[in-house]
Amino acid sequence: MDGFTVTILLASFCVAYIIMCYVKIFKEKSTLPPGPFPLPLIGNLLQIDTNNIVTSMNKLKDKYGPVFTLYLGPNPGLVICGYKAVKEALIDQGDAFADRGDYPVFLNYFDKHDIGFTNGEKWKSLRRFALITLRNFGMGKKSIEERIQEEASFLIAELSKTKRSPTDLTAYFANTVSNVICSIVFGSRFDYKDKRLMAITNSINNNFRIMSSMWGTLYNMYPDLMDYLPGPHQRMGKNYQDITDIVVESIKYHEKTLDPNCPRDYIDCFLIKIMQDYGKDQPNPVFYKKSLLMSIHNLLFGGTETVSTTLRYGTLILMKYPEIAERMREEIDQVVGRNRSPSMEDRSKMPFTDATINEIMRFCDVIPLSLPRSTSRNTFYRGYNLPKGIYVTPFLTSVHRDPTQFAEPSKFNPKHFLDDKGCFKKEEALMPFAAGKRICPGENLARMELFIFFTSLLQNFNFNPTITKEEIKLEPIATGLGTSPYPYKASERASERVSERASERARDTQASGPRPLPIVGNLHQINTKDLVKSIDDLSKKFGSVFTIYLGPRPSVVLYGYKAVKEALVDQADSFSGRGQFPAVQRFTQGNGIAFSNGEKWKVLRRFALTTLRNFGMGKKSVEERIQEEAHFLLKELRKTKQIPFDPTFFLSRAVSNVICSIVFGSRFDYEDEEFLTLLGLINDNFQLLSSGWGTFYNIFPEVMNHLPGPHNRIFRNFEKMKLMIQEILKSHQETLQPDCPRDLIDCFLVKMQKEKENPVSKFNPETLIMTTLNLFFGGTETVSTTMRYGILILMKYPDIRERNAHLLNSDQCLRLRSSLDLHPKRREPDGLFLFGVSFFLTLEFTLLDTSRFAARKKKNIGDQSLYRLCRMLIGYRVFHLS
Ligand code: HEM
Repeated sequence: MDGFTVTILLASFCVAYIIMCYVKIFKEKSTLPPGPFPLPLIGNLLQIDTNNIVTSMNKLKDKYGPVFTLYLGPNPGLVICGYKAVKEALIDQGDAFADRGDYPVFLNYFDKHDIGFTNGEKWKSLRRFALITLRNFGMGKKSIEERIQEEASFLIAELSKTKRSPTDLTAYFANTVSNVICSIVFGSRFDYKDKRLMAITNSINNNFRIMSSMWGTLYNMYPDLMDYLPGPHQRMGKNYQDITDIVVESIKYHEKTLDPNCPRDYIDCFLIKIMQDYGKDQPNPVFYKKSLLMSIHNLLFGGTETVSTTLRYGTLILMKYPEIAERMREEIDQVVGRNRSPSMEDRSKMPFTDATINEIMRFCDVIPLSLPRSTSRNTFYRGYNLPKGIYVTPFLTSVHRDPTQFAEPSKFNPKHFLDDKGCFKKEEALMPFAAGKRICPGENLARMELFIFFTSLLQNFNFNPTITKEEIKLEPIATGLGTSPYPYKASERASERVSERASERARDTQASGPRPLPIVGNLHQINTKDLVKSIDDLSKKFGSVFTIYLGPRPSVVLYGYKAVKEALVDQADSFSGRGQFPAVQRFTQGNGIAFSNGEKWKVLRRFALTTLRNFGMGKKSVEERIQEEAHFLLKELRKTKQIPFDPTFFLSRAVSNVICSIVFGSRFDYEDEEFLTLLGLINDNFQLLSSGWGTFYNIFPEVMNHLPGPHNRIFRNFEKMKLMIQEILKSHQETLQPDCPRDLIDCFLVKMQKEKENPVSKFNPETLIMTTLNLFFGGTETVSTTMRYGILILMKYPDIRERNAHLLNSDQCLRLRSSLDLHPKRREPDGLFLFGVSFFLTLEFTLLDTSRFAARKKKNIGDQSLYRLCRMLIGYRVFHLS
């Protein structure tokens, strides 16, 4: 065949194909609603702006009316516009319009194994299961409300750290919102710095952006072609896979640790369902691993980007209209006040806030074209016979901007949701979650999150734009699957609002106190060298509960037994959080027992208590260890013979060895270099933290970070300690026998091993190092300082010492000694033993006194006073043991 013939044949083939296409188009169009005339293959591509599909749809709606046909690619689809037409389809004929239309950006990955992109019985079962399980885990109930409130407080703490610097809020909101759904799916939230959370939110955000751009729209129209073309859409698969890796790991961990009688989360419930269905002869199984994985993808995607985009867009709107934000704030102040978190109960008393949040949802229009539907059977709709399976786009923007439903549809106006009396007015035409059989199953959760997050943010912050409010653009930067606002940065004026709040709170609660000055607070009214005396004086004037400002930060002081008991004992839960302690937190980063909060603290503390108890704390075994150590101490002391000595390291070595034997498995020799270095570092840090440098660091961390001074040594010391502990951990790891843990470190390593696949485990190398340091630090310096102080007291009051010595032979003491297994026969000949025991006895008295004192201060004035207290206790020079 020559070239000419081939050309003729090809041309004839093309002409025949085009004719066939046109015949098909004419046939289809004769039965379908009107619409722009399509071209073969590309359909109406030339009539739409792929980067802003919403604008194109609006133009077509104006030309063709509320129901028109559009060819997105070679096949026709129906676009339904305006409240009436959408309602008639999705609600009045709910069953006929309940199927999902093809949507390749999701479908090609989920492959009909998920809730969102399957149809028929499988969809019904997966959706029913999701709804029941979400409800069982608290959706729409008090329990999830508390989870959201807790997450809001984490968000506020994170945002407070940005300190007025212009910040992109995207990641903050995404992490917060994602954590809510993560805690239902995985059983617990992630730390904001957790790589897995970052991977989940980054991948979702990235995919949402691609899907909302021209690339997503083109991919949905020509998936087969786009698979071969370069472009950002190629990243979608990799983003999905990153999430899959995390979810698969978590599923594996859940499988290993599953207790079918006690499901912890969504994954557990699904696994139980898989087990129940196992072995049943089902032609179309619903519950299997892949449907679990893909359903989780749906929940994470649906539960993250939608709510966080609404928060981000809403915050931009409120910066453009600060007067609206201010009115919301007034309502929040009136109903919620500034001392507690907003709750869903408040919503009915806050019509303006409620209306504004609804108006934000209407205006932002986060999913403008909903997700595509298709007809589940041949359907008669608005005079047209629609075939089964025709693609349907409910154009939600046209509902939200419907002039028959909203007075000023293109303006942001909370009055759209308020009646004449200023009461909240529900509008059926608000459909951000779509409507009918396939309505978003996360609606209740999303509404709860939006109310609590928005109100908590406004209660705490004043966001400021980096440009003038007139310059803020509210129209979206792109529309496709989603609507994205222009990127922006905001700076918060938290400190003003928070200090304003604190002084108002002080006024509200009558917790008065000396009037603070800006920045320095009450520092000028306090003798930093004798904080305790200053507090004593202030309590005479302001009573048992008052506020002092250590720098810009207010602290409520609880003075006296009653006030302290009411807080620490009667309201133990509310007062169980750890206050800010920047000098230590910079190093611990919220790891370890002593400086973590929330779930992490609870888990680590429970573990430490159980393990300490298993290793003898409060039991005979550790008592024997203490006796043995007392023996070593006395031996050491005896060597000093009349020569004046500083007891500091004698005592700290003895005391530290007790905790070392539990944590590290054995005591150190008193001359061990490593041991002495560790104790030296602890002691140095204790002194630095108790000095003016430590105090100033805690009050003005940002400033002190840039200043030279001894306080910088605190962090160098911590780093050195960390390196030493790491070495100890390494040797433990090398000799670990999981069946026979020798000490707390071994137990921790075993726990880490067991929870290796748990994505939200609290047991990791960082928490191990910090927990070890916490116990070492806590178990050394406190007890040894008390003892050192005790000796000083005994030297001042020799009569008490004598009485104690006397007491040692009294009946009561003999009983005590026998309980301590200190038989008089074992008394040391030179009286040193007697001294040791008497000073251990006296210790009880001293310890009580100081711990009462410490407890009184701990919650009062932050941890500052502990510094001062400790500072007073240390530094006594030289003892002379005669
Ligand atoms: C402001 C927040 C949200 C908006 C605007 C939103 C919007 C939507 C829309 C428009 C649909 C399509 C419904 C339809 O086909 O008619 C949808 C479906 C879905 N959404 Fe949401 N959603 C939000 C929050 C959530 C949350 C928090 C979750 C997770 C619990 C979630 C999970 C889902 C799922 C799984 C589907 C598929 C349902 C199905 O096909 O049966 N969404 N969402």
